[in-house]
Amino acid sequence: MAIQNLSKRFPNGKLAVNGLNVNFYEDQITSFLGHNGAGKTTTISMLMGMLPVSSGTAKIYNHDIRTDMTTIRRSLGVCPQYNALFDKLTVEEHMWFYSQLKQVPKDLAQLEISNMIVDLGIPHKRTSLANTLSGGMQRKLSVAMAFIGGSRTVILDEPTSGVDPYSRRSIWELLIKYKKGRTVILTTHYMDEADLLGDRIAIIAAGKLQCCGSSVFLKNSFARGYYLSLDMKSAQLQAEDIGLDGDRIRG
Ligand SMILES: Nc1ncnc2c1ncn2[C@@H]1O[C@H](COP(=O)(O)OP(=O)(O)OP(=O)(O)O)[C@@H](O)[C@H]1O
Repeated sequence: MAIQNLSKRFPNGKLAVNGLNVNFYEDQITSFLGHNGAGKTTTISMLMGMLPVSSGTAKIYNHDIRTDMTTIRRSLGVCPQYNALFDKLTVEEHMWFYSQLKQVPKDLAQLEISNMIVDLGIPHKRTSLANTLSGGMQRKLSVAMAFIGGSRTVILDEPTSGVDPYSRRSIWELLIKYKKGRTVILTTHYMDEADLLGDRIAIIAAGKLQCCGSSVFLKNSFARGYYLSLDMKSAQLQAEDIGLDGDRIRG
């Protein structure tokens, strides 16, 4: 995916995205970082076709978001910042619904859904209604729905926010397992998550790209490295610590 000079100005004059240029690659997770208000959600909303662009564009598998959104949506999966689940549908029915929206043949859909439910570690919740799930499980389901139906482009907006460490780890495992053959964009405020999951990290501020590259590249380019401070006690003090006569030790 190539974001090319993308901008968004809201009707109140706010320039939320300001000439953004960045590429996202297949088989990779790109962590998309930025402070609150940096422009991440606005960018994602344009990629999803939820907000019209003001200028510039993005090409997703060579389809232009300004003109080819219908085609793009067939292979696009999104986990929004806030869960969009149906109270009256079960876990399995959610996956089935999204899979059928993408017109996956029924036998393939059944197999994909069964595997996904096992990979999420929630086979016992298969027939549970979404509104009876814990917050962590609802988030897991939302992430799974972004991948279901053969999505080639997967956009995850803070998928682990408000999730306990155990569920967080199983979401990480799912992302690592399912990134093959897909272009995954992950926004997060957790630096450990961005570092661990991101094959590349793109950082924006004030709607502009500030830097982009692998974690090692960014640390080598911008970090100060690590400092190790050592305090050494004199031989006399060390000896006294263990109850010996310092003079004898030195001798
Ligand atoms: N509909 C809107 N009208 C006017 N300004 C908006 C609108 N939506 C967002 N903004 C502003 O655009 C800027 C970017 O917001 P955006 O939600 O994209 O940031 P973000 O990086 O996703 O932040 P967060 O990490 O808090 O989700 C912010 O200053 C926000 O207040």
